[in-house]
Amino acid sequence: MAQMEQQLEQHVPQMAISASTQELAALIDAHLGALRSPSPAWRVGDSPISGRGVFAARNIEKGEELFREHTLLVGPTAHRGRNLRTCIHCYHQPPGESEESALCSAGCGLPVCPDCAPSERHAVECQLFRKWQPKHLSIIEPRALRILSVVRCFFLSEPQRQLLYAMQANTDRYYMREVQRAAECFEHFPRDPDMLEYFYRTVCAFNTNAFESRCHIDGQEVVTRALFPLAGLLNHQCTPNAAHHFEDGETIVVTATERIPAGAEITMSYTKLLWSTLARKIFLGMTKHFMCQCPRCQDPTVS
Ligand SMILES: C[S@@+](CC[C@H](N)C(=O)[O-])C[C@H]1O[C@@H](n2cnc3c(N)ncnc32)[C@H](O)[C@@H]1O
Repeated sequence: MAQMEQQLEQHVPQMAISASTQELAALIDAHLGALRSPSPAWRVGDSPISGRGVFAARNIEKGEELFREHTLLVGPTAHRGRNLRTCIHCYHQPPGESEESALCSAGCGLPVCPDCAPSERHAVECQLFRKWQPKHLSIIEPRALRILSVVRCFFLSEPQRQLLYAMQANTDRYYMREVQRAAECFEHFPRDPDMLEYFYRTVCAFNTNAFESRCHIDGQEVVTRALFPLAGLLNHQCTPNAAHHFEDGETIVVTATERIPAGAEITMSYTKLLWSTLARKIFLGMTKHFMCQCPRCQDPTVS
């Protein structure tokens, strides 16, 4: 543990962020679109905890909904051992039993239901995956499926790309493995360094900010990994004042769990609150690259 603390103090590996806090706030407003309240209870600002954060713009009551947000990027987690037979667009189960019967008949290697297969949304992703020539067309390949959430950065508009580049992106030498593992599943995965760099940045942004969003569709638990730029700005505290839930696989709702005075930072917990201090420290150090210095972590009498 002492060694991990020392390493984290010496080097916090992060990619450069080009946008100022003000520019980030403007990009988030544009991203929220119609979901942005005309007088939000929050504002984006520089945080004494770390980097940028979200602050109460007025007194907020316990239980108040702070904001809801649609995802910027989302895709299946595709963990091995999970049911991969889920449509990549609507998350319903395609008919049939086998993995092969769930795959797009055009040969992109992605599971898709009969309703979504002819959609415009699917056409662009299908075309891209077919161009790369998937090696496996009778099974759902988890490595190729998992990279979908990352590859969707390809279809972002210019302001959305700017927003992605304004998000914190911690680096880790293992993160590039996700792109390399996906590349092994295709005959012609892109080799262009700029494209690979863009994918790598997106993987880093996912690993720094993403939520595992869970919902139930057709009686099955659907787990996606999703990037929410505003919710992702919330810094961690082990005694947080806000919590989140998902309305569907693609919308997050953040609510105050206690009264938050105007000006205070709005925080959430990245760990399970009932975990011990040691378990929280190890998890945060290994996955988020920081040592929590919150009052609960500093107090030797509580865990
Ligand atoms: C999801 S981002 C939070 C937003 C981030 N502050 C920003 O400027 O974009 C997670 C990162 O914020 C930093 N962070 C969040 N909570 C922290 C805390 N309690 N102590 C130290 N760093 C924290 C860590 O660098 C972590 O990897």
